[in-house]
Amino acid sequence: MRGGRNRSSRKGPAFDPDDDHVEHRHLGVWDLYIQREPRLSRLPASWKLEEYAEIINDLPYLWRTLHDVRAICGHLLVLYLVVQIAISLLPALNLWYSGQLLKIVQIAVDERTVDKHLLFKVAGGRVVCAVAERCAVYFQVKISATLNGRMKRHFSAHIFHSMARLDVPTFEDPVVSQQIASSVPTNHMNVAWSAITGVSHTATSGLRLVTQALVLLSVLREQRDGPLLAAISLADYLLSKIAVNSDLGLGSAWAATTSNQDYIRMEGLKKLISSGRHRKELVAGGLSNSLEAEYRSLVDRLGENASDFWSQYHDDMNKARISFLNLVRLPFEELPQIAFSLRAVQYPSSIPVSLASLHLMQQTTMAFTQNVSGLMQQAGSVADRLSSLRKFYEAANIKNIVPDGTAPFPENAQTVRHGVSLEFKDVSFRYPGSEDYALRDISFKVESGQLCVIVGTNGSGKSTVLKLLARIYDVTSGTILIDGRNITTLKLDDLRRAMAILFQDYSLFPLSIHDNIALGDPAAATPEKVMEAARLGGAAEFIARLPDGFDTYVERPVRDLYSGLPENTKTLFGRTIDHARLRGHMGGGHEGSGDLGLSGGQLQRLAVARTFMRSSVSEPKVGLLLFDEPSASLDPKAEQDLFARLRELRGNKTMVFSTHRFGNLTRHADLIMYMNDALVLETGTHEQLLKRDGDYARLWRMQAEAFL
Ligand SMILES: Nc1ncnc2c1ncn2[C@@H]1O[C@H](COP(=O)(O)OP(=O)(O)OP(=O)(O)O)[C@@H](O)[C@H]1O
Repeated sequence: MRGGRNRSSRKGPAFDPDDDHVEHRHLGVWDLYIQREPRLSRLPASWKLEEYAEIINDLPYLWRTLHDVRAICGHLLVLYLVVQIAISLLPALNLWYSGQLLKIVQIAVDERTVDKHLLFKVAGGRVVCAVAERCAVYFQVKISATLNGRMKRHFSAHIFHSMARLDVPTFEDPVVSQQIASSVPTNHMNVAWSAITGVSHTATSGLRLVTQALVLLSVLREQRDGPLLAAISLADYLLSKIAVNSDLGLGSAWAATTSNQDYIRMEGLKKLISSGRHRKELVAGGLSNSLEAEYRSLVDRLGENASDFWSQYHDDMNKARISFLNLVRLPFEELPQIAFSLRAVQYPSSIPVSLASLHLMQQTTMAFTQNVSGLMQQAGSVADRLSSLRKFYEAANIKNIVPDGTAPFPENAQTVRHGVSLEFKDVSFRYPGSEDYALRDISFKVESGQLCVIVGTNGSGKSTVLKLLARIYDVTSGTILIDGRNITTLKLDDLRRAMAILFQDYSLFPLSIHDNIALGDPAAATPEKVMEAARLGGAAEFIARLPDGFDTYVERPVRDLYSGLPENTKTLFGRTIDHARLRGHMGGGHEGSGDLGLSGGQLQRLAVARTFMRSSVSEPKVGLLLFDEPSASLDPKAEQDLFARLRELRGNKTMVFSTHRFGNLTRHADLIMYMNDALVLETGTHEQLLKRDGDYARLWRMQAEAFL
């Protein structure tokens, strides 16, 4: 989040722009919605009770963190806290010395004598204080960097674990995403360290304030105009707090949107011309002139309103900042000087003391009030930091939406290589958050070792059938049986070990080609097996042509950083400079690897190789092969080769195949399912379906005719 501190999300009802507590403001083309808390809770000294309660609830997590940290670097933490306490006590000591100094001046004025011994002691004490403070801050920064680094390393493994174990629907759940987002490190600080420093700073700020207040009181009591000057300074502080228009800030929850079609269109045009992804169409379509004309007319139409949210917001803030109270407040700043002048007229002999006293009062009350407001701010952020800490620990216990089963699978490890049987009984399914059914009352059975091919129109539900078989999602109603047993009762690890799946929307990992293939079956991966899988996937040839071969990264996970490079710098560190990225465009997708320049078909061969690594190279464990359009990006020859290899390597395993293309595999299928709009409309073998002369036969003829 930009602008303001990074507040973690609060508990409570969902953010609703139409709620009474949500203020709606127009900022140029933007609509800004800000959750407003009751006025009382916005005063600096007041705090919401629920925030206290939240802190108390979250404290056990702080205790747990301290326990964890003790094991990694407990002695450093103790040292850090000792230094922190020392730093918080030093201002009071300094103040005490200042009071002593004032006393010496007073005695000097009244009695015309100076206690030299005391003067040297006090001056020395102040110097020692100042040096000690510098040294303590220096040590604190050093210790803090080491502690933060060690904790970051330790806790990053915790975050990795929390995220790695989540299933698809859980990971896609917005609440979970938010929880994960608030438990990962921000601003170079891990949540654990951020919580510890938040709490320790608040506690020591409190300590500093109390000690400072005690010393201040004793010093003030002895000064003639001390209480008056302190009161004036405090009043100035309070007025400054009230004068700050607290309605300007964004508060803890806010949202902004724009529905201005001109603005949205203008931003679209800007993205279009700055991204490399659209350059082909832009050039081939000769669009530059018409786009420019359109852009200019939009800019003219929008006028001053055509700015991004943050520019608009900051402009508005600056305009609104000059409030009436702020102007009224100005004379208050001069009041101490006025009080001093009046006193000087009244008692001319007291000028030196009054001058010193004025200086001390102003300085100390200012420091004191700054500390008060600092403490308020820190205390406010403690609740946030502790709540992030709670989420950090709770993330490891987020319950997966797809529950694990308990029954081992398969019962007999030897039988699985001869395939498994599968059956859908009245299965209906809706994706999480979707109203529409992706599958409606589907029933079919595939016997052990059979080849089932699912064909059908776009969006008919083919991929969904495969995803349900892998229990990426669970059915909304109905039952899926694997070898006659309810799929939900089987241990998920066992079930997934017994299958190899290639998704249509497969993804390659931002790792080396070797790792991408090896992860098909990490436990069995040897360089020879990875090579064999690459050969079966049809990827071996192009990998051999890459300068780094199997060590080539499909996508470099670590980006090079650069800025201000001379214009003719085209490559750096052996890589092409990605100027598009500098403009904020991140390439991606499967059209081709930005880093590598691999084609969609080559990337698909890598994905197929990974599936072969699991299904054929280390084959004894796998009995069910699920392929979702593995040949979509392959040329006809490569497709034919792939199908031939698939048939050959399948052996006796059960295979379910989803495709748009008829012929190559459907002819060999034991069961073809023709799907349309979430329903299975026809089932049978190729011959049976042709004889039936329904949609399957019509589409098959249509594809066949195209080749005649
Ligand atoms: N993650 C998802 N969330 C919500 N709806 C989804 C999701 N994935 C798919 N759908 C919807 O479910 C329906 C079935 O999708 P599915 O991917 O199974 O179709 P398909 O037959 O494989 O399509 P295609 O031939 O285009 O690959 C579609 O209407 C699709 O929009």
